[in-house]
Amino acid sequence: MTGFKSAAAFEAALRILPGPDEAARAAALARQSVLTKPAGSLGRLEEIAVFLAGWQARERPRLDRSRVAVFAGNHGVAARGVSAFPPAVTAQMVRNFREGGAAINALAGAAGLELMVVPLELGRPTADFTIGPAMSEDECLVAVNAGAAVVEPGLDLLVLGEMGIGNSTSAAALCAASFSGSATDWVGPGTGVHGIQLSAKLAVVEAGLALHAGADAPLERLRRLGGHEIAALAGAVVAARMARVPVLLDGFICCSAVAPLAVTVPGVVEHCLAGHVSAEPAHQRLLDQLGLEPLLALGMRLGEASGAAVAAGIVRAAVAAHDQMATFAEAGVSDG
Ligand SMILES: Cc1cc2ncn([C@H]3O[C@H](COP(=O)(O)O)[C@@H](O)[C@H]3O)c2cc1C
Ligand SMILES: O=C(O)c1cccnc1
Repeated sequence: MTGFKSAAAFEAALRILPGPDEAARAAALARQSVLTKPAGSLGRLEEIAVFLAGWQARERPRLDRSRVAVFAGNHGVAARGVSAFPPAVTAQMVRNFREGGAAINALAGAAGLELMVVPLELGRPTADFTIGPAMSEDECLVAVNAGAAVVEPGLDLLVLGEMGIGNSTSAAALCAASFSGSATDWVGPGTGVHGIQLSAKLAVVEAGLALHAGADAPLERLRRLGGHEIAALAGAVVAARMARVPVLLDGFICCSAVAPLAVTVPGVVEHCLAGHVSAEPAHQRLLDQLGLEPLLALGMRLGEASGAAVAAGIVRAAVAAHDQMATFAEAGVSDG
């Protein structure tokens, strides 16, 4: 996608989001009702097939052109000791993604998905959001457009993920600012912080909330409390919607990118599936706010699109059943 010319263009897009193709949805629903099984017996697999049919605008959805995009960025607040790992790990993991050694390489491979890694300004972390906005308006728009750029019209599914040491702090701040609740409701261990470090993380989120209170426009909130990779995720979700590309979201940090948008436009995630609920305690709360039901609950808490990539296997199963099953008439099975 060419992207958004300005913050105003992004916010204007949020007001005119397209819906699914209702005729394709209806045709898929009708097909489900004549496949050789009791009505509804494939449970959510049926819903997933109908969901994809609507967004892909075809009665029989497919997953031939599916892509995982992992955005990476660094965070100024990492210097405050909010992560169990140093910021250098972000770039080190990007190298690992490129060399094929990360969890997402194995899981994307297992799910038959192409992996795209998009590092954003790794040498230039965001500013510490306890002192000022994380990004300038330009930086934020560049990041949003880097996200939009992974969306090609005709993609069958876009699987999203992130890498960025310190970004679970940004994610908690975005959620607390966007929805009700205090920092304690949204801050969790991330890579595994506890004790004094967890208290520092809480204090950082509280300071960010106090400093940026009142900035409630979606992009402005992303700019002040988010990060390059988080803004890119938001750009990818909105660009995918405009191109009617269905999206599979990953864990807490990935989903936090849409929190500021969902406050203004609750239906912004209608083209999204939640791949899983992660072990980060606030993820379930966030999914509740977004009105998304996760496909899996495997106790994963990694990020990198790893949970979403596993869930892509479920989506593939839904598509296979919908496409390959015989109808009652074709198979000569009595339909009751
Ligand atoms: C080796 C390694 C690989 C990762 N892959 C994803 N994350 C995850 O951990 C980070 C968020 O946690 P926090 O806010 O505590 O830093 C993000 O990069 C997220 O993607 C990783 C973290 C590490 C250390
Ligand atoms: O929910 C996630 O995706 C997550 C949780 C902890 C650390 N990194 C990612």
